[in-house]
Amino acid sequence: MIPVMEIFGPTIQGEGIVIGRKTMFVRTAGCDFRCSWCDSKFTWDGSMKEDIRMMTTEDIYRELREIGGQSFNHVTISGGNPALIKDIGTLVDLLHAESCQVALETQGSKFQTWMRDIDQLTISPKPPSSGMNQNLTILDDVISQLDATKINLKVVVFDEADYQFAKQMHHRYLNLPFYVQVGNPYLEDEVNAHTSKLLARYEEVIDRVMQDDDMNHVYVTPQLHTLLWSNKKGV
Ligand SMILES: C[S@@+](CC[C@H](N)C(=O)[O-])C[C@H]1O[C@@H](n2cnc3c(N)ncnc32)[C@H](O)[C@@H]1O
Ligand SMILES: Nc1nc2[nH]cc(C(=O)O)c2c(=O)[nH]1
Ligand code: SF4
Ligand SMILES: [Mg+2]
Repeated sequence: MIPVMEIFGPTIQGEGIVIGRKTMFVRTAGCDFRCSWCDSKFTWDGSMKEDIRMMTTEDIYRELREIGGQSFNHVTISGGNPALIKDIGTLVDLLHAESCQVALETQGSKFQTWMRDIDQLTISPKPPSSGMNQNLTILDDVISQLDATKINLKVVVFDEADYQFAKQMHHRYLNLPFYVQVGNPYLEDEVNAHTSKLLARYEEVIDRVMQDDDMNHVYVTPQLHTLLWSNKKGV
């Protein structure tokens, strides 16, 4: 059984290596971290606990088709931390059998064997501003068990200390595609209220990276969905 917080889409993947890709989302409940700026706190802070549903793989697939019809062939699993949940392996298998690609968002604190089957696996180690202290020994261990050609790193940057952390992560895992993602401090959900402020923050991060010869082989990206819809749920 899989604890599901929400299923939505199709929408665009707003982040990272497949930014812009048409995709459905399955968001699991529960996280082993408590990031200060988490844009999905409702998955772990109890505020929406009555929305959590224990679902089978078949239930989830049925609901994906009810909502998305035939209008998708890509599903992103996020959370919370989906890597806490053993049973996601059967969902990945069913989606593949139904000709869907599967992406996963996780922070690299936990390994599951089914993570090897994910088509685009994004690992997002947490920088100082999150208030978390990412265990790098565990992160090394998780990454060492995965196929480097199927994983990428994405570090959220709010400030200079985060930027230095991003640099450290890039150089620790130089063989992995590396994404610097601009942090969103505007966690209310009014659509369009924050676009220009977010773009200004994006430009600041771009400026930092452009001047830095230690950061030549990286991608700098905004959260596209946040530019469009702020922190609205279910998009
Ligand atoms: C909500 S998390 C869920 C998956 C997993 N727990 C993780 O953190 O990777 C999905 C992505 O959103 C990013 N994220 C969360 N809050 C954010 C914020 N306020 N601004 C920018 N990115 C954020 C996370 O760093 C992560 O890369
Ligand atoms: N459109 C859209 N793209 C996303 N990429 C990562 C998301 C996430 O919350 O993990 C997310 C999300 O919530 N919505
Ligand atoms: S690890 Fe991800 S889901 Fe968990 S608190 Fe941090 S950003 Fe939120
Ligand atoms: Mg999100």
